[in-house]
Amino acid sequence: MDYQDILYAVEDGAAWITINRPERMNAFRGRTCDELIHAFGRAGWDRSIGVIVLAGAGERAFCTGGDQSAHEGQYDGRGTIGLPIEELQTLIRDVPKPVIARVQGYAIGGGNVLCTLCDLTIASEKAVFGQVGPKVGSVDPGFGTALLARSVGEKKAREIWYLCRRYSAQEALAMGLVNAVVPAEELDAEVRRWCAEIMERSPTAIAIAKRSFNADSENIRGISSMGMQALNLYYASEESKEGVRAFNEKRKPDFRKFSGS
Ligand SMILES: CC(C)(COP(=O)(O)OP(=O)(O)OC[C@H]1O[C@@H](n2cnc3c(N)ncnc32)[C@H](O)[C@@H]1OP(=O)(O)O)[C@@H](O)C(=O)NCCC(=O)NCCSC(=O)c1cc(O)c2ccccc2c1O
Repeated sequence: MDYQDILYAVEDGAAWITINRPERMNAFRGRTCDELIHAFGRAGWDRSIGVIVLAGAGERAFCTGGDQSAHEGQYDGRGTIGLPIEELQTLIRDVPKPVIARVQGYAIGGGNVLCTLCDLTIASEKAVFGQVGPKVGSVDPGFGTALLARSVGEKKAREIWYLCRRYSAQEALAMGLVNAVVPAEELDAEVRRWCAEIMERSPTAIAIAKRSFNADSENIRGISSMGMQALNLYYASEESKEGVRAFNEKRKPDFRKFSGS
């Protein structure tokens, strides 16, 4: 597969998969998800690879989630909501090696979900975390909510989703969303140090540990696929479209005219 939206590089047994859409703050469209799925499949089953790094190109963003300019009801690709996002999310969990999120800027919306799904997250002190779903007419009804609660606790996860605030890297560290925070200029060196340490450990023991951690939250996969059907209906609603339009028109959404459920 020819990659247009991502970069793929191998360095000392680590596969670096980088979303390369800095002009869109590394937001993903259908094609981006397909390329990420291909790259994770490639790294995941290559026995010479011991660890995978997921990164975003440029300084401003790790990833800001679904590309809102490719979004009018459905997104522009495959799958229940026009993005093969379920496949990507489950693949990050299914690859039998640790995935490290390298976060230098915004990890917002679906970008935040990707961090939540990665085994480990290492952030620059300039990184910013948060959810935007209820601000832009969306929600991740699965790993982005339920798995987040396992990392940060129920109360904090609900706060993150209901209020859509932004959190600094230090706040994310304190709530258990990231493993380490380092100065921006030390981020790559720190990620490489973690990769080198992992490369010295038994790959089979790590694969079993990863699957064992996953087993306990595997029920979320079912919640996610059911939720995706509900989300498909929500995306077709005027309430959701108001959120998308407001973001693209750079104005505040007016959700109060919809009664909700
Ligand atoms: C990231 C921000 C907080 C940055 O705010 P700031 O004020 O610094 O900058 P701007 O807002 O002016 O943005 C600069 C520039 O980037 C464009 N941009 C940023 N993010 C996106 C995006 N996601 N899609 C398209 N374009 C984006 C922005 O339009 C500006 O462009 P200019 O040309 O005008 O310069 C802020 O931008 C922000 O809050 N972004 C979030 C956008 C968003 O709505 N994300 C999608 C949420 S929904 C989602 O991600 C999602 C993910 C999943 O994994 C799901 C899984 C399952 C179901 C559903 C899912 C889902 O909906």
